[in-house]
This record gives sequence, structure tokens and C-alpha cells, in this order.
Amino acid sequence: MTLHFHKYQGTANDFVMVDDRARTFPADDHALVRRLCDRRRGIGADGLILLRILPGYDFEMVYFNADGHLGSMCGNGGRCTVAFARQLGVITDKAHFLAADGPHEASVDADGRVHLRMMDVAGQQELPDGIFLNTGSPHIVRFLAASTLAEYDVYGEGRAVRYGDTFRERGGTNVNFVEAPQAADQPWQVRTYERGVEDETFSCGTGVTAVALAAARRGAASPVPLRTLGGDLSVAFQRHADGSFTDVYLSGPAEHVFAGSIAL
Ligand SMILES: N[C@H](CCC[C@H](N)C(=O)O)C(=O)O
Repeated sequence: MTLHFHKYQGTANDFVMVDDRARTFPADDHALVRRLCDRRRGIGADGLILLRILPGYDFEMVYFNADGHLGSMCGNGGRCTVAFARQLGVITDKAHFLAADGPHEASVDADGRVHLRMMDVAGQQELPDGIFLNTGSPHIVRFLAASTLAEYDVYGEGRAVRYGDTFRERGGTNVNFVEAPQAADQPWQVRTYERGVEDETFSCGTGVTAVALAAARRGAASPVPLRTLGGDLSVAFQRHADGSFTDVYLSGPAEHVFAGSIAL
């Protein structure tokens, strides 16, 4: 069998995208997904996404981490899936789709930027490891001192939290390290260790969403500008007196890189 695929990236978080409307992709084959995402033996990506038909929605997004296992929500992948659905003609410039954490709405603007509504977030917890939030995927947010992020050991410290006592029982977490802006119009800088990729990635959409909501508690106003290694994102939200957030929108680019085929 030959698999036709597309490669997408959103702020350099990259995905193998498969049109699985015919439901032929062997989704239970974790080793295959892992191989397709392998940067030396396969196509190379942080994750693989299937676009499927689902009654009541424009499409369903099925996201696998690079380790071959089904993941939770992926914010950058969600934006890329919306762009892919538009390329396929499944949608025009608005989408209503289902992902692992529930329904999502999205729109594509004239510049091709995708605005993706993320799930409502009930609150955030102060843990010894940092602030914990679930934005569709679990995230720890740790604020660092000024001018320390560039040299920070994201891999080593991220792994220590991800495999530490607190999260071993909970299935792990993603870990975000943040430097606050020095001036009001500057972005919050973020580097993320990603569960399921088990490495630092260039950007994480649910991660910057978690950072923006944690930053809101430190006085950041919506929309919050964020800078990752792979580019800039923005997160808008409504904050409520009980500490919850609704109308959370992740905005940023989603770009088609190339299409190809590979023998399975
Ligand atoms: N890169 C993704 C996050 C995937 C989450 C995944 N690593 C997990 O929690 O298993 C994003 O843009 O939101």
C-alpha cells in the first residue's frame, strides 16, 4: 500500500497530515506511525494527524504523538488540520470539528492565519513543579528569572518533571519554561518539553495557551503575545472571577510544506 501524505507546520511544530476520509489508514499500528514520524527512517514530524469524516462536524482530527500513540489535544496541529481541511475543500474559511478533548471552532483569516477556539479551562493548580493547567493537554508552566531561558536545560529539566513522582501516576505532562517580557509590548518567551515527542519541540500550541492563562494571573491582558523557537503566537481569552477562562483562542500560522507518498 502507498500512503499519500501532506506535511504541515505551525510555528515549526510539524505534522504528517493524512486524508483518511476513506478510513484506510492502519491507526492501530503504533510502530508505523512512529516510523513515519522518525526524522531519519521516515518522513519526520512531531506528530501525525488523520482527517476523518464525522457526522455532525466538518471533520474529526485524530492526533498521534511522534511516539506512535494517540495523543490528547494538539493546538498547532489543530490549526494545521483546519488549513488542510481548507486545502481539501472540506471547509471554506470556518470549521467546526471534533478533537480528543471535544468540539472546536476555527476560522482562517485573509492572511491564512488560523484562529482556533480551545476548550474552556476551569482553573490552575500551584504544584511544587510549577503551575499546572489542562488546556486539552496537561501542562506545567514554570516562570524563570530574566535572561535565563536561552541557556536553560529544557530537555533535562523537562524530563525531570515529566518523569518525576507527581506525574508518573498521572500519565506525564508537557513542561513549559517561560520568561516574562521586559516591556509591555514584548512577547512572553516560551520553550517546551513535549510528552510523546520526549524532547523539546520548536513550539507547542496547548503549551503557549497554558502559559498565556498562567500569565493572566500575573497581570497579562488578553490577547497575550507569545514567542516560541519556531515563531509567534497569540492567545485571547475571557477571564472570570472564579479563576476560570472561556472563549480561549489560539491564533497563528499554519503552512503546507510539501506533499508526498511513501510505501507502507
Ligand atoms: N504540540 C502540541 C501538543 C501536543 C500534546 C502532546 N505532546 C501530549 O500532551 O501528549 C500542541 O501544539 O499543542
